[in-house]
Parts: sequence; C-alpha cells; structure tokens
Amino acid sequence: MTTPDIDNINVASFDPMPTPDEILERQAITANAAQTVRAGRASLRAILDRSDPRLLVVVGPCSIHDPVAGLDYARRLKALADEVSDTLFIVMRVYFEKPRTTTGWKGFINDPDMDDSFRIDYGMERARRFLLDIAELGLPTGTEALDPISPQYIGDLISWTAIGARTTESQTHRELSSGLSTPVGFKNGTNGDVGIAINAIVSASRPHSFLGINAQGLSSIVRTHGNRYGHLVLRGGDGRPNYDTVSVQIAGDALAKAGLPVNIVVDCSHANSYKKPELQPMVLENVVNQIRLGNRSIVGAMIESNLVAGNQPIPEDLSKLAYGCSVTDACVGWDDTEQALRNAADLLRDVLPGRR
Ligand SMILES: O=C[C@H](O)[C@H](O)COP(=O)(O)O
Ligand SMILES: C=C(OP(=O)(O)O)C(=O)O
Repeated sequence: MTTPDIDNINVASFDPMPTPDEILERQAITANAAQTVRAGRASLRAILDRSDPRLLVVVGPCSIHDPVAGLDYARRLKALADEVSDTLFIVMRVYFEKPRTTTGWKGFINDPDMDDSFRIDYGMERARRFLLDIAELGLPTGTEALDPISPQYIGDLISWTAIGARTTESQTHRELSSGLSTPVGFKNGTNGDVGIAINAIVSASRPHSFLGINAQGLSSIVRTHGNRYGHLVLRGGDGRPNYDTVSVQIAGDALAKAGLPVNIVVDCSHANSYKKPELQPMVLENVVNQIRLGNRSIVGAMIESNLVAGNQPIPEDLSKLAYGCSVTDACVGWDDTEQALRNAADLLRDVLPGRR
C-alpha cells in the first residue's frame, strides 16, 4: 500500500545518483595520485604523532567553483610547497561542500553550474576529477566533510578532513569521522565553544555503527574502528579570536584533561581574523611566533587564500565572474599568501629541529 498523503510529503523527487563504484571507475585513481595520498596522510600522522616537527598549513580557496582557476592555484602552491618543505607541510584546501549560516550556494558538488540546477551527479564526478588532477601534481588535499555520503565518492583522494564549526556537535559527523581514513580536525563552534570539539574528538576516536551506503550504493550498516587522529581547530567564535597564547593554553589544557593528544591547528580565517582576509598573515605570524617562544601544542594553521584577494557575489551572468576570486568567504590573494608562507618558513627554520 502506498501512502502519498503521509509519506515524503515535502520531497519533490528522488533522482538516481551513480554509485561510488561507477564514479570511481570513470575517474580512476592512478598510481601517482595514490602515492600522493599515501605520502600526504603519512606526513600528517607523523606531524600529529610528533615525529615530524614541521608545521601543517592547510591553505587554499574558501571554496572551489572554477576547476581551471583551482588548478592554476594548485600549480603555484605546489611550487611554493616544495620551496618551503623543510619547515612547512602544505596541504591544499579543496572545499567542495559549504555549510551555510542560512542559505546560499552550497558548493561545487551540490550545484556545479551555480544556477540552481543542482546537478550533484555531475558535481561529484567533476569534483573527483579535480582531486585527481591535484593529486597527480603531488599536492595533498584537505576538505570539509559535510555530506555523510560524499566520502564514498572522493574520500580515497583526500589527506586531511575538517568537520566545520556548524557540524562539530552533530552525531552524524562524529560517526562519519570515526570511519574516515584521514586525520580529522574538529573546529570549535561558531559561538567559540571548544568543549564540543573536544567531545567530538573523543566520540570519533571510538567505533560506531550507523547508516550509510557502500561502494555499490547499497544502503548499509557502516561499522567503524574509530579514528585516533582527531585534533582541535581553533577558528575563533562569537566575533572574537581564540588563537592568543591564553586561549591556546586553555584549549590545550582541556585536551589534556580529556586524555587527548594536545594537537591544535589555528584557522587564521573566520572569527580569528574578524573575517578580514588581510589580517590572516598577521594571525599566521603570531602563531609562528608562539611556536618560536616555545609553544608545543600548535601543530598547524589554516589560511583561506585564492589567486585574487577578496570575494565576489555570484552574478546572474556567470561570464561576469572574475577569474580566481572567491564566491564565498573573502580570501588572501596569491602574492600575500606566498609572502606569508615564506615568512612563516623563515621564522621557523632555526626552531624546528628542536621541536619534536
Ligand atoms: O567558510 C565559509 C563560510 O564562513 C561558511 O560557509 C558560512 O558562510 P555564510 O555565513 O556566508 O553562509
Ligand atoms: C565553513 C568553514 O569554516 P567554519 O566551519 O569554521 O565556519 C570553512 O572553513 O570553510
């Protein structure tokens, strides 16, 4: 018996989606790309285990909307990453899924054509192609895991994952993280609450069983081992930064009290720079100076950066989009990014050898 009067009354349609296997077959991982992911994750684990003293820097656009500009950015970043690899371990921010405060463009996977056509099937395949292209360059990538099904389609190409400020408290995202193959950074809440991120790290470190899909797209009970590489990302909150020495110390103490490794990444963007991108290099320099003064808990930093500084609204006529400029949060431009990272690398050069 069907009951359309009481079932799915707010669902307009169910459109079929290719299975993960189908998309993985069409955009198959190559030996080179797999090696980038293996090496990227190994370096990240070594940084979190303190056997690699380098500073992790997750840097790149707030969101990818134009794969051509994204690849242009990636090529430049790869050259810079090689140049500073003695002190910085660089991971490109490749964010395809945007959590919105209310509404807005939800990212390249959800609406790749940015015209409300929501071709998620195309967006997913194109996103995977993009990740493959970056991995082929030898550059590891980091992304925000927002949709709990997406990792089945792209997770093999990712080296670092963030759970965002709006979802750190969500059980679904903690369960998801417990099964992810990458280290996972949990952001403090938008109101600045660090406790929810600490609870998330504890929760994700344990095994969970929950609903998901398998590679054949079959609805499945997913049973996980737990992820022991959860760590804290401080992004400021409630309009106030939380990367200062006192906030970092308090957050580190809270991690230690919870019996967790004291590993902190500072997001130089968002409330830590009052959403003013031009302040991000100043935040990065401050973080690096904390390390120079002996801080042991900061293992990484994040920067929202693009080819062109600032951001732009999505125009009706997409041919009017400025090349290499964010359509979500405002970013630091390429020249300032390069300068900020070279400066950080120089400041760390003499202190890193003694910092395991
Ligand atoms: O980093 C991205 C944004 O801060 C986040 O997606 C929220 O965006 P919004 O407040 O513009 O919706
Ligand atoms: C949405 C993001 O950050 P947060 O979750 O900290 O707001 C982001 O980094 O794109």
